[in-house]
Amino acid sequence: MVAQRGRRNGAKRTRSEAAPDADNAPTAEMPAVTENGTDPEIRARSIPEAAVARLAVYLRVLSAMADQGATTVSSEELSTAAGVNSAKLRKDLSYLGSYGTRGVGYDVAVLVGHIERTLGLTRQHRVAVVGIGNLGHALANYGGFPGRGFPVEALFDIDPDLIGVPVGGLPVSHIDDIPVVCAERGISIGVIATPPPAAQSVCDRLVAGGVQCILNFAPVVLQVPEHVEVRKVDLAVELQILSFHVARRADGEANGRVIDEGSVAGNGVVVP
Ligand SMILES: NC(=O)c1ccc[n+]([C@@H]2O[C@H](COP(=O)([O-])OP(=O)(O)OC[C@H]3O[C@@H](n4cnc5c(N)ncnc54)[C@H](O)[C@@H]3O)[C@@H](O)[C@H]2O)c1
Repeated sequence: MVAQRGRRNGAKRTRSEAAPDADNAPTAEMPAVTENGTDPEIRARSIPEAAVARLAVYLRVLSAMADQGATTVSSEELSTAAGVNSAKLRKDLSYLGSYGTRGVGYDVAVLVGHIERTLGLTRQHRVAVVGIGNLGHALANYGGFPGRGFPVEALFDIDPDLIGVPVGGLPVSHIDDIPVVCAERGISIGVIATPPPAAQSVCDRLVAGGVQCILNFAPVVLQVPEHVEVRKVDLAVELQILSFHVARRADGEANGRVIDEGSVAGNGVVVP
């Protein structure tokens, strides 16, 4: 029986970084820490999880900019494209020890390299998807993962009608083969898209096959050994967060209307 464990920071260990680049030059706006003696691996491990998620967003935005031929980007451009404020962007990038130059901005290629190293994306992470139903089909057929370093290399299900059937060009294997196939193909990330009651046993098989990271779509809490990282994806939670923001905005607008009505009534009070 494996032990319950707490969620750790999702940041991956990084390779040692190269000597500071020109864009690391200190500025008043963007102070340098590349000379502060902090090991980049220690820095990466101390990055808050929310910042790790934003780094992934910056990487997607920067990659698109690079594809369009951009070589430098200002913090304002990057923060606008990523949908965060520029102070938060600079704080996030400070975790990398990567800083722009005032008046020039960030070197896109250098920044992409920094983020990729910090996120552990300098090598491919082979992915297995378990549960090839509605969600599993969509994931297996999605062509966007390999280009971002996550080739889908194995598919598993329990349904005899699915075994051997190619989905996204890859034949579905039986879950009994998870440990052997994952070990043989060097799978490091397992995506669980099974019904909830099956998720734990599927997870145990993935762990037995040497899988170190689990992305769990099933609405259950998984028990994993200490060395295994688990991320849970729950679209309902995201929708609830959106609902919260919509409700908060509606409250604000309602308050504003009351204030406006007061103004119309002639008291002239404007409350921020
Ligand atoms: N997190 C989210 O935002 C989100 C969104 C949609 C679905 N889900 C969850 O994802 C999971 C899959 O949803 P779906 O709509 O694709 O379901 P689905 O019923 O279409 O597919 C489930 C698949 O799992 C297979 N399966 C069943 N038992 C298995 C086992 N022991 N081992 C391996 N495969 C097994 C089934 O044969 C089927 O192919 C569910 O747990 C659902 O709640 C999560």
